[in-house]
Amino acid sequence: ADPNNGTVPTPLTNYLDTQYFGEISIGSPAQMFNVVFDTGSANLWVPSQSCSPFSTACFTHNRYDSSQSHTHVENGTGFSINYASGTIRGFLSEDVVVVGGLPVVQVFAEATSLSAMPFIFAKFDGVLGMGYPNVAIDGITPVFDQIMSQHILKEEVFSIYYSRDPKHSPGGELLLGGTDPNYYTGNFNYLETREMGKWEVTMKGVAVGVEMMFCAEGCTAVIDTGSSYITGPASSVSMLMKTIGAQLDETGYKVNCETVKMLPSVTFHLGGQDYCLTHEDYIIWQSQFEGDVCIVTFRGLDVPPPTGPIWILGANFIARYYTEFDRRNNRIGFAAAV
Ligand SMILES: CCN(C(=O)c1cnc(C)nc1NCc1ccco1)[C@H]1CCCNC1
Repeated sequence: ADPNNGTVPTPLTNYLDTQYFGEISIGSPAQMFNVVFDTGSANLWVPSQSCSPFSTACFTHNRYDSSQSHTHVENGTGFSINYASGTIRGFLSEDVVVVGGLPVVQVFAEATSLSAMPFIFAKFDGVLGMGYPNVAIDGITPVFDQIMSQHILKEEVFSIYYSRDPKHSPGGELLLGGTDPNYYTGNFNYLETREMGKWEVTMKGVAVGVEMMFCAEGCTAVIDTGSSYITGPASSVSMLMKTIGAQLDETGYKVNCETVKMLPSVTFHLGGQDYCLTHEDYIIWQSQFEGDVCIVTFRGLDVPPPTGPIWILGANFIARYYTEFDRRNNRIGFAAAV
């Protein structure tokens, strides 16, 4: 009998409330990698043993060595992926990937070049895309689809818990096949995904305090477990930051820590429910030797049409609202995280 009754947990590490990742293995014998489980993309990539010596980001991370794996299957097709934040280039390989103890034969990319920004700051080695197959580059069947086709999951869903302080253990949990009552309270509210094949929903407004300030006529919200922050159109976010008295510097928006307690809540109106973030949820308070620094976890990001303009709800939103991604019913469920 299956001890987890058709569900498969993977504990996640929380790095400074901004990066959450879990361990997978690739190859036989197992080569271990830390990966972000990312609903904002649909491919698996890890750094390659054959990455160029000039790629610093590659050299500071675990690298897959196909010559050491007897289950490796050659492929060689070119691969490149562009995130707003960086570029990955490499080639495809096939091997046994183990997620939460589940083995799947998976086509993935060996990254031979990783842009230094942002990947030199990554505590993870690679990215395991949890998006839909139709956004997968090179038409590769994503890991979760390979797992669904094994018909061992109780439900064709996966859920994500992100803890809200790095000292908490575990830092988070990916649960394949269901939801974990240890990490949420109350009921789920569900929203249909907007367009087949993307983890995005229609948002009906963004309020600051009690005042509806943005997206009053409706807009798109992407639920991205692989993004640290909440991003919105740069003009909207800069107005929002002005409202809360935040200053933009080279690393992002900051507020004077004395003002944090008085900051207004920011509320996202999704599917007939209001999802409120208080300063506790959107400020990262870092005590540094030269004094405390209060980082605002919002960023301006202009995504060009037809995809944009969009808001991206990332880790700081998910840490407050436990999220279920339902592939069976093409819907996303939110419940209050514990
Ligand atoms: C993984 C690439 N991403 C990042 O935003 C990103 C970049 N660079 C670093 C250093 N970290 C990132 N995310 C950390 C994280 C982990 C979990 C929550 O946020 C995005 C790119 C767009 C698709 N979605 C994912």
